[in-house]
Amino acid sequence: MTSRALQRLWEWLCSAPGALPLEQRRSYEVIAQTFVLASLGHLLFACVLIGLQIPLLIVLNLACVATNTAALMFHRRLQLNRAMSVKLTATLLLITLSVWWIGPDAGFEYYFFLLLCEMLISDMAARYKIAVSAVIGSVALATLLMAPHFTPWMLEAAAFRKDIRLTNLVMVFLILGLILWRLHAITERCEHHFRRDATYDYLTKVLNRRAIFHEAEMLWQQERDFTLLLLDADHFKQVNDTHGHTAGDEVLRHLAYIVRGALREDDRLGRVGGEEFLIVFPDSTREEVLSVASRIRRCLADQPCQLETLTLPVTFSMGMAAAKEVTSLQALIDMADRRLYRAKSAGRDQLVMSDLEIIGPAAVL
Ligand SMILES: Nc1nc2c(ncn2[C@@H]2O[C@H](COP(=O)(O)OP(=O)(O)OP(=O)(O)O)[C@@H](O)[C@H]2O)c(=O)[nH]1
Repeated sequence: MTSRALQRLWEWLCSAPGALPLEQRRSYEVIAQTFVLASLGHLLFACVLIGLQIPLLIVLNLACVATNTAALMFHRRLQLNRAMSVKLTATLLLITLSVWWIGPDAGFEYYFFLLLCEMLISDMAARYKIAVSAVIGSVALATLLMAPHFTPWMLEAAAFRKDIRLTNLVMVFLILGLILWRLHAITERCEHHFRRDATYDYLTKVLNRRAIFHEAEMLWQQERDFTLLLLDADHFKQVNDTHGHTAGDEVLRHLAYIVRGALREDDRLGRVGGEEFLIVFPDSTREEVLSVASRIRRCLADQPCQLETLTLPVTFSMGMAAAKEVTSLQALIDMADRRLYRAKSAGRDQLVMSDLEIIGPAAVL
């Protein structure tokens, strides 16, 4: 089989069903990978045991390949707890029987701890984790406490116990590596989600309030010459009241899309309130900001939000303020806000650039 075919088989076995929500897909795939890798591990171990001629453990390892395959099937049907329970039961049985069969000093006892680690980092509910930990702990404790008092079932195993211990150590090393790799993947995923949620607005995917104000703060601290443009959608409440909140959300997404498309590479856009957006323009002249504002108006007029058969034209009122006009960042934000309020009072769909200049729709266009 070529590496491409193997990769396709791996993807087919591990990829999440389409119906699964995006945020659960990665977790689903990591667990599916665990089942496939566990099957391969048992298969590998069965091959080693063929060499050592221990038929019972060969059969048990092949049985574990079968149970891991069954667990993967349950997992594909989204019966996640059942899948994990099947896998854990089979592995626990295998470890216990291996200790009884070969003897307590052949390295099988390490697998109890690996099983516990694997279960604890799984996506099982906390109450299942507590119950299963208690079962694994009890079985491990009973087996290890009784170990000095029993004679292994397979007495001739003494001859190759050293080989088995070595094989077990290599396997434990590999499995531990896999568990740590998985932990790393989970940590990275969480970190990525936290960073994304802390930076971006979930609805419009532009920067959130905290992140856009942070951008402005950075520029202020670097004493850069920058300008703020505060935009607020006009009569947005009517959109919600007439067409519903879902339509309102769609309009907000459309507004963000239009504004983002009108910006230059260095300009930063964030959503600071319900239907309010803030643009930070680093090192820009008034004319440049005016030209972006005109572009936004033109694009909004040319591409109103289209919802199935419905066209929803929305306009923005805008307030502009430049850093050089004030002595603090808070004063700058307040100034943009005051000018936005004036744009609203002046009839909406206006841009207020200074305390004297109001630029209406016709002039901006
Ligand atoms: N769909 C949707 N609506 C939101 C969201 N956040 C805030 N809103 C709504 O936005 C509307 C804002 O209404 P107002 O503050 O009265 O403003 P307006 O109707 O745009 O009127 P003016 O700003 O004065 O032109 C309210 O109905 C809020 O419920 C959101 O995330 N999604």
